[in-house]
Amino acid sequence: MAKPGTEHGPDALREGGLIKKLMGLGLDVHDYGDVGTPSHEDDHHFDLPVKNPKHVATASENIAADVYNVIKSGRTCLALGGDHSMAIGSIFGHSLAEPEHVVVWVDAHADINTPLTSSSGNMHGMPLSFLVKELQPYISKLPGFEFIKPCLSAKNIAYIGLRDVDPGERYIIEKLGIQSFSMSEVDRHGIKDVVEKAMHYLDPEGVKPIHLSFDIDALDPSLAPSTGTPVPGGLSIREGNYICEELAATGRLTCVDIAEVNPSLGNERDNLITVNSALSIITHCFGGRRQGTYPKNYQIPIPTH
Ligand SMILES: N[C@@H](CSCCS(N)(=O)=O)C(=O)O
Ligand SMILES: [Mn+2]
Ligand SMILES: [Mn+2]
Ligand SMILES: [Mn+2]
Repeated sequence: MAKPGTEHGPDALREGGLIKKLMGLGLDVHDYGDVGTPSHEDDHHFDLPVKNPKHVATASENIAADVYNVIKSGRTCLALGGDHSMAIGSIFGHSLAEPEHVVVWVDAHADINTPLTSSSGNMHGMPLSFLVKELQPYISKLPGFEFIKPCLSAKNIAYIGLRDVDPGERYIIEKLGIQSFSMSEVDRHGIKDVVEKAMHYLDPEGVKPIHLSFDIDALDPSLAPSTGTPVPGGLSIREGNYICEELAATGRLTCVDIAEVNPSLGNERDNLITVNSALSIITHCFGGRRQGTYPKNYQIPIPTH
């Protein structure tokens, strides 16, 4: 999508063995292919510094339709980015299928700038602002985004991993009371407490579908160097895997985004490290456990002689 290079993220994960790894967990895996993300001529908005709005709008509408169809077919949806503006479509599509879902946003960044608080105009820093009901009075109407109905309340979101939050975003998080566990809270309380607190806050009854939007830059840059906005002091792969194992263990993880894998930004080694980290995160969302797993129908082989 909008950030050059992230369009190669899905194929990098496929080439890294994604499908085989998921099938190895005994899963019925279906690759729905790439979502249409056509570019547009003169794709800029005259009085706003928003970049590629039509491109993002078209892609978001296509993503929403595909995510909705996957979830309505009874499958858990894995959406591969692409930059994090992909979450506009994936979360909206999820909400059409499961209106009560909650969002765990794992990211170094808050991605909740409005078009007017953003200093970059990059839409990968804005996705949540288009989805949160309380922010709508502050969202400029952008052509192509008419399809979106804000589908989240602030109380439906919990952040984990924040460590690079803009002033406007900090104001929004505090004013709306969005639950956020920055890397300070991760260091202070440990990842177990953070996940427990986040899930108790979002869903104390333990009944709601969960949307995990995982930005690979939530991990420490040593684990995900091939990404557009790396920030030192990130999650370890153990902490990332733990989040995914715990959400998977609820049995209610319904949609997973993996955003910001950008193979055009790293050398071969960087890309291998980044893809392997992303594959670890994904497999631990879909039943992979560090204690080991085996397919449902597994039988230990018996000697024939
Ligand atoms: N807050 C900054 C950086 S946003 C980084 C977006 S992402 N999806 O986390 O890489 C901005 O709005 O440009
Ligand atoms: Mn992000
Ligand atoms: Mn990020
Ligand atoms: Mn980015």
